[in-house]
Amino acid sequence: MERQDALTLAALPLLGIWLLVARILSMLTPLLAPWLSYLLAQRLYYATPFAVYALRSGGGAKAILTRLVVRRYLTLPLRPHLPHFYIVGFPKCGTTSMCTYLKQHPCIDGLDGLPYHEILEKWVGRVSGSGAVGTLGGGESHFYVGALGRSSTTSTSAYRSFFPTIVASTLARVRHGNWLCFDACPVHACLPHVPARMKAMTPNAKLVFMMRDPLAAVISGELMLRDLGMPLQWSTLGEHDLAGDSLAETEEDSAYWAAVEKLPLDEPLPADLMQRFYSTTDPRPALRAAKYADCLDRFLRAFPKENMMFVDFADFVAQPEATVRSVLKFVGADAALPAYAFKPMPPGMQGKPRGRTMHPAVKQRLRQYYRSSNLALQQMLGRSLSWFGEDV
Ligand SMILES: Nc1ncnc2c1ncn2[C@@H]1O[C@H](COP(=O)(O)OS(=O)(=O)O)[C@@H](OP(=O)(O)O)[C@H]1O
Repeated sequence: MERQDALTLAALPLLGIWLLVARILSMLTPLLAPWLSYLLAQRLYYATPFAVYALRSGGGAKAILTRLVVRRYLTLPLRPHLPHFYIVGFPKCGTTSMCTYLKQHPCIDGLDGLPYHEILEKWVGRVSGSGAVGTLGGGESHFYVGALGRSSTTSTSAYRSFFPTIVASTLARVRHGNWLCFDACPVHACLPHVPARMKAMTPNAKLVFMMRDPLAAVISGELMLRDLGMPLQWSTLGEHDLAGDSLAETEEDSAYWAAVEKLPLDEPLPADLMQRFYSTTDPRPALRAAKYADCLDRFLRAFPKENMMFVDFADFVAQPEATVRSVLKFVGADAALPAYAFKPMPPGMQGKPRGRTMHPAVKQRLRQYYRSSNLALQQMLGRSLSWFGEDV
C-alpha cells in the first residue's frame, strides 16, 4: 500500500465527517445564495445553450446545481485528481453508453458532484419518453466549453472539483489495486480550442474517440435538439431544407474558427462561441462537427497517436462487450478483474427516431459533402471504418 493511501485510510473518520458537513452545508446554500444559482445557470447556458429548455421546465434544477457546486468546492482540498482519460467525441456516436459501460468497472469513476447533464437527461427522458430517466448518468462536465465560465477553462482547481475525492480513489486502490477517473463530452472533439487546453491540463491523458457514419450522427443530433424544443431553422428531413443552401464555409466563418483555435490559453472563450456552435439558423457548425478528420488532425498535433483510441460505433453496437473490454485495456483498467462484470445496457439507452429520416436528396448531398473528409480519415487511421461504403 502506498504511504499516501495509508495516511488517507488512517484519517478516514475525519475525512468522512468533513464530507458529511460539506453535504449538509451545500444543501442549505441554495436558500442563502440565490445569486449563485443564477450565475451557475447562466454559465451552464453558455456551455450548452439548449440547457435553457431543460431549465425552463426543470423546477428545482437551479437549486440542485448550486448545491452540487458548493459541495464540490467545500471538499476541493480532498479532490486532487484530474482525468486519466477522456471520451472526447464525437456527438451522437454512443459516448453516453460507452461512459455508462466504463463506469461499471470498479476501478473507474466519472465525475462526482456535478452531473449537469443528468439534469438534462432526466428532462430529455421525460420529453422523448425513452424511459431512460435515472439510468444514463452521462456525467459530462462541459468544462472546456465553459460550464464554469469562459475564463475558467484552464483552471486546474476548478477542474479538480469535478472529480471524486481522495477517499474514493484510496478505497478503490486498496480494494482493487488501481483507480482511474475520466471525463466525457462529445463536443470536446469538435471545438478547435480544446486540444491545446486539454494538453496543458492533462498532457499524458488517453483519448477515446467514437465515430459513426456522419449522416447518422447529424440526423441524431438534429432530432435531439428538436426534441429538446430548440427552434432549428434548418433540417435534414425535407427535400428543400438543405438541398439549395451552400454548405461551403464562408470566409468570416473560417477566420472565426481559426482565431478560436489560436486563442491564447489565458484568454476567455468568445462570448458567442457556443451559441454559434449550436446555431439554430446555420446548419454548417453541426455538419462540420462530423468532419472527423479535420477535428482529429487538431488533436494529433497536441497528443501522440498512441494515446488515442478510435472506436467504430458500428462495432460498439454489434459487439458492445468486446468493444468495452478493448477500451478498458487501452485506458489501463484490468478487464479480467474478478470484481468486474459487464452488464448489458437497458433498452432505454437507445434513441427514438420515430420514423423521421433524412431526405434522400439531402442524403446524397451530404454523402458528397463528407467524401473528402472520410477519405482523409481513412488515411489518418490507416484502416477502413464499416460505414465508409464503396465510395468512402
Ligand atoms: N448500444 C447502443 N446501440 C445502438 N445505438 C446506441 C447505443 N448506444 C447509444 N446509441 C445511440 O447513440 C446515439 C447517442 O449518442 P451519444 O450518447 O454520443 O449522444 S450525445 O452526443 O452524448 O448526446 C443515439 O443515436 P440515435 O438513436 O440515432 O439518436 C443512441 O441511440
